[in-house]
Amino acid sequence: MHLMELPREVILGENLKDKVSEVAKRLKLNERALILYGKKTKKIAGNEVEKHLKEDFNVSALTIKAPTMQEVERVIRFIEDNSIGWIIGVGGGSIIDVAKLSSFKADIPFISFPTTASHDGIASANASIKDLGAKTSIKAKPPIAVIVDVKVIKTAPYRFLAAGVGDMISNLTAVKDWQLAHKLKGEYYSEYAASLSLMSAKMVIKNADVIRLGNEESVRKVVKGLISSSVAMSIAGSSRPASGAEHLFSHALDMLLEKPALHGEQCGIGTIVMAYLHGLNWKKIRDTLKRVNAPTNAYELGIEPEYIIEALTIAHTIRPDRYTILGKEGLTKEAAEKAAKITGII
Ligand SMILES: NC(=O)C1=CN([C@@H]2O[C@H](COP(=O)(O)OP(=O)(O)OC[C@H]3O[C@@H](n4cnc5c(N)ncnc54)[C@H](OP(=O)(O)O)[C@@H]3O)[C@@H](O)[C@H]2O)C=CC1
Ligand SMILES: O=C(CO)COP(=O)(O)O
Ligand SMILES: [Zn+2]
Repeated sequence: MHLMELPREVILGENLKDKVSEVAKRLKLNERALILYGKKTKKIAGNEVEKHLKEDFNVSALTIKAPTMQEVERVIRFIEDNSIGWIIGVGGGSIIDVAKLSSFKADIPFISFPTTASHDGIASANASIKDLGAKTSIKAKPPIAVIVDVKVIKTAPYRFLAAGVGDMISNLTAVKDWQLAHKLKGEYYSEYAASLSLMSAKMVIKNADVIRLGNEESVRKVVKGLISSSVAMSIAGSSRPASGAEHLFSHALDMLLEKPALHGEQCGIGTIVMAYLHGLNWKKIRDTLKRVNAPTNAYELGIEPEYIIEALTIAHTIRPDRYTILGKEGLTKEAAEKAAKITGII
């Protein structure tokens, strides 16, 4: 049996901070709500969403520090102690992932209210949580509703939108890795999920010049692509269609660095080098990232080249059960350096 769970409502529009009650009532969510936000996203949208929600619901709030199991457990305790009926996560990927996993574990619904278009976890069923030093995607449930306020997302620094492009262009190498694992290891493969995921990547390549403008149309294009990518993961039942070796590279950087760059920025650079290893047209990928002003090398990422090499050599150890172009042994230091230099990422 293969279970595909998807959001019941996806709402994309302008000025939606006062529309959450309407959605929650339509979905018959109970009276006790919990809002999760980060320190910044509280000010960006959280406070206002909370204020409007309080007109109709009994609302508690928690400020989340990081996407860790410790934070997930803190939220679950709060849910149990206060008989919370549903959660809304207002923030970037980190906040949404904490809302996703804690609501899943507590068996209550959650609404996703993204403040950035920087990642495809907006509507997905899996949560990436930092656990024991490495981040791994944990199976959860998709949001019952996704409310995307284009105005909120447009106020985020442009860098986040470019990161969203990086997270989607990743799908090119992620699908290649998936096909490899299917052929070599007999892993389950869904042609439908793979095609949907590739569609998002192709869409950003085609629309790079519109996206770079950073206007409302750009935001809408990126958000729709991210949602398709999320849905592809839900159909596959894992992050396989959107996370391959390029994501392992990004996860490795997150492990090595105190202050990593944005997830989507790191994944974009990972895609350039993994595309080279796969024999794909890596120059076209780099060109797309350049066109949207996303970083394409260590310098632009603000990361020392030595960490890039180290991340490339340890990436295969992050999630050994996910077979990729890096194989079981991974890259030697020499091979990593060669690939990084040829593709210009260092
Ligand atoms: N589950 C899934 O399928 C997926 C999960 N992910 C995960 O998502 C995370 C990355 O998400 P990402 O959004 O890039 O980063 P974060 O959620 O970590 O946010 C990065 C920073 O940006 C701030 N921020 C959020 N919104 C805005 C805004 N509108 N304007 C200014 N600053 C803002 C955050 O504030 P604050 O401090 O308030 O939070 C935070 O300080 C990673 O943990 C990654 O693993 C990525 C892809 C898919
Ligand atoms: O970031 C993701 C997809 O873009 C989720 O992938 P992971 O399963 O590698 O955390
Ligand atoms: Zn990602």
